[in-house]
Amino acid sequence: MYKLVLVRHGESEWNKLNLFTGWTDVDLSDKGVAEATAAGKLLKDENLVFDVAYTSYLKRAIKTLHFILEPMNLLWIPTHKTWQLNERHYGALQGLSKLKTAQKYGEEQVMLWRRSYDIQPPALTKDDDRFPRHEDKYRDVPDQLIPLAESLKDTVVRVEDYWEKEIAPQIKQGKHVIIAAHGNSLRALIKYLDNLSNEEITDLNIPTGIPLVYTLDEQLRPLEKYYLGSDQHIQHKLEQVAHPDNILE
Ligand SMILES: O=C(O)[C@H](O)COP(=O)(O)O
Repeated sequence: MYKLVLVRHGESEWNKLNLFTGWTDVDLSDKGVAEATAAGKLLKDENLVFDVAYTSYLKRAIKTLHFILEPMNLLWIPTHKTWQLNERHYGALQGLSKLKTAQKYGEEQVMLWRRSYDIQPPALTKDDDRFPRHEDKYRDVPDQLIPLAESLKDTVVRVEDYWEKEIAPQIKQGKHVIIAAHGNSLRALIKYLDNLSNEEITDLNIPTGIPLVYTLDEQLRPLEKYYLGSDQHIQHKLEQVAHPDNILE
């Protein structure tokens, strides 16, 4: 049996402003830093330890990992960063207000863009400043893999590929793994791990900064999974992700 921990980054500046983010490299908010630090303390209290960590190329996930590992005294462990764990690319929606987009196109359309399995949001054009090819950090990613927009289905392809080639072999060698990533790159991974249908995954939301602990069998099939923390707190945070415009804190 193996343990695996997944964590969505803490609240970002754009989560706070309720903007579509995707591959935009925004920072954590102060609350996001506090969430990540609290997650690290919770993991420490559970006596969980890690040998290796994985995260994306985006600073909100990288910093979340850092703030988790710090109270655990584990900043030294090998950390692998990959664009393949980046958030789903939100195309031309990136930078727009979720609320205003819903007012303009209707809530139903926005829910399709946010949660349907295979519908892509409106795509960028290649001359758009938001096209990742313009950023130095993606210089090693082949042209055909650089997205103009992604559905969750597209995100599953790159996340699954990285899981199979890089992460799963480490777990099978007995390494304790933590992955700090994003709402939709983790939904992609969970769809794959839990073998969820295209319909089942539409209802799955992931709260910011709450560790999700998996127990996996020898074939890396899930035996158990649970969030660390109080049920009430987790429920509140899940509501917040599902309906970002309705929550007043
Ligand atoms: O990229 C984003 O805007 C968020 O990180 C995830 O957003 P969603 O919950 O609207 O898919």
